[in-house]
Amino acid sequence: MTTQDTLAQLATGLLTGAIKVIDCAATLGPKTPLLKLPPEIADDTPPIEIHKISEYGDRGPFWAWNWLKLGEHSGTHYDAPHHWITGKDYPDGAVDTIDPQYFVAPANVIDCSKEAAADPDFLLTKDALIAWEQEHGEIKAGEWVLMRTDWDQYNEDAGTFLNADETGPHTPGPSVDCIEYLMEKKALGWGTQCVGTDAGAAGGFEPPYPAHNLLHKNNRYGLASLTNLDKLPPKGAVFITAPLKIENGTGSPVRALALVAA
Ligand SMILES: O=C(O)C(=O)c1ccccc1S
Ligand SMILES: [Mn+2]
Repeated sequence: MTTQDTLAQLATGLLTGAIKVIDCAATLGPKTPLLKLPPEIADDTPPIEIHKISEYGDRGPFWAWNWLKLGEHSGTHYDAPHHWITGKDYPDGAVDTIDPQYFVAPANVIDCSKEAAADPDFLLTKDALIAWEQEHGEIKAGEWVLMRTDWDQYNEDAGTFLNADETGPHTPGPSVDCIEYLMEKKALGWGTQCVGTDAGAAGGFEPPYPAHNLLHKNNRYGLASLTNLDKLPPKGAVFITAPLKIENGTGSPVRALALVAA
């Protein structure tokens, strides 16, 4: 079978429904939960605003359109290497310079939904990844690794989604050795269903925010606030994540999509 035949089979599968497209992005709007950092060290992304220019009225009789006030790291979004100091010098480290070949890739989905339900500070470790590989197959170079926690169930309530108390945010994520292992495996990147790619407590890890630090140090990518990972198989989904081509952008909201066998 030629590569052209493979593409034709993909097209047929999409048209017949034999290949389903799963929406893995949350709706983006003023209610979208956004990261809250300690005010003593950082400014935050301002809330999303959607402003109507016209809606078939006197300021635009036949058309409707809006303008947006929108941070790069809002909602379901893509983290580029330029987002972190460890990735600041890559010439292909901004969303407008990343090779688009990387915007479509296979995905490994690690189901941590039960562990996250039991412990909001749950961390996925290297040992757990190795155990997963023994059951589902090796994580290969160029593939996404996505942590399923079903945290998207809290998307409608920022308080629950961010889950912070006087000790800080409590949301699941990767351990340091988890990301170190993925970089050894030359994974394409790491994705989560929480507000960021790191665990809520990651500011106190060494290095701080290890997912950001190590992914972007290796010129690799992050995805945050993904939805519907419960609809994806452990292996076999093809993930489509093309960020907006923002000039020298550090990230972008992204309509993440997964192609899966029906
Ligand atoms: O990239 C993000 O959206 C994110 O999660 C983040 C951004 C800036 C500082 C810390 C973090 S943890
Ligand atoms: Mn981000």
